[in-house]
Amino acid sequence: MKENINNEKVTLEELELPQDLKKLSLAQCASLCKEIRNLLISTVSKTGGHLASNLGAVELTMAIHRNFNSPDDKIVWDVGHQSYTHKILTGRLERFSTLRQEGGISGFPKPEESEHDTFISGHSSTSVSVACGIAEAMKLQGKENYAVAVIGDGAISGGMFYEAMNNCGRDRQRNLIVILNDNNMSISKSVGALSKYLTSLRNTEKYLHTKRAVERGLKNIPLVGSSVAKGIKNVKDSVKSNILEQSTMFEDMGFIYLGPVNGHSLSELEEVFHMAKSYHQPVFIHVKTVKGKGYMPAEQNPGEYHGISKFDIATGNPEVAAADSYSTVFGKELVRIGDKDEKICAITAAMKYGTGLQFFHFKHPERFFDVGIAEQHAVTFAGGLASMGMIPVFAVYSSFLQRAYDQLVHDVAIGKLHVVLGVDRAGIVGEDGETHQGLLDVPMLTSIPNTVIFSPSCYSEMKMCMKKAVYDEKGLVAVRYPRGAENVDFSSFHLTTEHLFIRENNSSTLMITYGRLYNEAYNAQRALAEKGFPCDILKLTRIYPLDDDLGEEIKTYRHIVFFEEAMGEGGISEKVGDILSEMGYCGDYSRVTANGFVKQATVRSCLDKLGLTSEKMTEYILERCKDDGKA
Ligand SMILES: Cc1ncc(C[n+]2csc(CCOP(=O)(O)OP(=O)(O)O)c2C)c(N)n1
Ligand SMILES: CC(=O)[C@@H](O)[C@H](O)COP(=O)(O)O
Ligand SMILES: [Mg+2]
Repeated sequence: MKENINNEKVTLEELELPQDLKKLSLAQCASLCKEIRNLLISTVSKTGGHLASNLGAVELTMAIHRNFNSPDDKIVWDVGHQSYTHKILTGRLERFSTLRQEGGISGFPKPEESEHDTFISGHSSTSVSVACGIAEAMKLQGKENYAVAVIGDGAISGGMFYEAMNNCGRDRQRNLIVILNDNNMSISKSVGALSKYLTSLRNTEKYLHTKRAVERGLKNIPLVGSSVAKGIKNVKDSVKSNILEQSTMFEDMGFIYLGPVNGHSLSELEEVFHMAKSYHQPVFIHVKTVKGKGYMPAEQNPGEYHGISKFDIATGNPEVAAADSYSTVFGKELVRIGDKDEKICAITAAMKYGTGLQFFHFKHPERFFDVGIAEQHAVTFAGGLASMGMIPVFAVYSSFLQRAYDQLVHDVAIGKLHVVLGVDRAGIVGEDGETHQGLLDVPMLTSIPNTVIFSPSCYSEMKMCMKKAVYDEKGLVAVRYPRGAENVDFSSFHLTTEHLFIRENNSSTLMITYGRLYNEAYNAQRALAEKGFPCDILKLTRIYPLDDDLGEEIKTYRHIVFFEEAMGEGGISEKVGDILSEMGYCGDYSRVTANGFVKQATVRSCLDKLGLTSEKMTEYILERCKDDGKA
């Protein structure tokens, strides 16, 4: 596109992006922002996704791409859930309708998808560390480009942010810019002292402008005449201490602080970026935005539209009405237990609604703790509560628990403290892709001595497991359950908190499984029976540690197949394999598990690719057993 100095309306389709953005007027950019918002709303209404965060970051993203030169300047999106406009503006307009679909573009930054996606993200609070590393590398490589981290007010509750700020706010000339996208919201309302601090900063209107005006003004006042001079000096000193020397915590950490600026004003953003680039020092820009901006239902209820399934644009209603899920059943059951026991405390790391703990918050606010995006702290905090005789229950997504491995070991397990984990989103989660699949909690937890893990296969069983975890077990105890609702055939209900055989007549083949895969295995058993292959099932519920006599019970089977919705290395199937080989088992033992990172797709499709649906289980058993013609 040629330099466009008039104000002709332009559309995204006719531009070469991102480079053409720099040739446009602010009015043209504002009209593109409108087009982008419509595209975000219409696309997410069909695909589901992170709507509210993206609607709030449209102008900010536009201004970033007008003022920095991606991909030479490196833009690092924290969490990455707000990077949709960035994707649209960096060559993915045509594919945007494939957002979060199998084979389509990811809902998070993916360097394999575009050179403009600097770094993988999905988990919070990593961006400043990444940008800091990039800025150092640029310096070592003699490059003059900028490293820009874009981080939300929720994400700065995570400890890594402070570790990074501490490390990179040193007095060194570096092209590092941190942009705080402050919408006063995490998924739900931002919590904690920091959020209060940001509110006070946000309300310091025109901090940037006042500071600049005062600086200019003070320079221009001459100090002449003794008494006048003294008076002016006093005024200067007090102005200085009130405005110039009143510093923010970000300045105290070695950054130049600019802001707060209106994140929906392209002109204010341009001005502040221009200024930030001129310093060649670590700069912290405070940008105020409105989560959900431009779509009334999302503005009014940004928490609901943080991550939303398909919805009707006119009404804002999600396609599927919210029914119970493992999370809500967990949350309600915890209330029931907590009603009778004042020792029960519920903890979340900024996922109150996601984990179903809103019910506990409502009923027992004094024993409910939202610690912010701070999984490490949450675990050690739980350790502290447990050391005083309380019974802490930390409900956390499997993939986010990865953050807190050392805390589980050092602050809970070694001291034999009784901490209960509700490991939500265990197993495949689907469209969020690799960063969010819950495939590592089992290997992680089995590596910690004395840990107990339950994996229920339906709501009723989960309630039984929770009671066991809270009252019958000691030390670190986890109850893991998947995203979404139970999916059980009525006939497949076989409740247990231990392990259970579901036997056919004369079977020499055994399927072992746990969790929601039990339902798949049960359907596979029925399908196999119809084909004349009897096959037994061993369903584990207390999946770890394994019962001592388990090897004895299963070693008579000729074929044993373990279907596991977790990484195989370190998983329960590996442990069972170890037991069998120690016993000198001579039959055929095989494992069907996840053995690498699993890309975005529907849960069903991911499970199918892993060979973990009833159809794939049936095929596998038939194939494996064709040597003797019968299972
Ligand atoms: C380690 C980790 N814990 C929890 C989450 C879930 N999560 C995703 S976005 C989000 C809120 C982020 O808030 P903020 O950074 O302010 O971004 P906003 O959505 O408001 O733009 C949370 C808690 C995560 N991605 N990573
Ligand atoms: C961006 C992020 O990390 C979370 O918002 C995640 O997408 C949660 O998804 P669900 O709560 O829908 O499983
Ligand atoms: Mg926020």
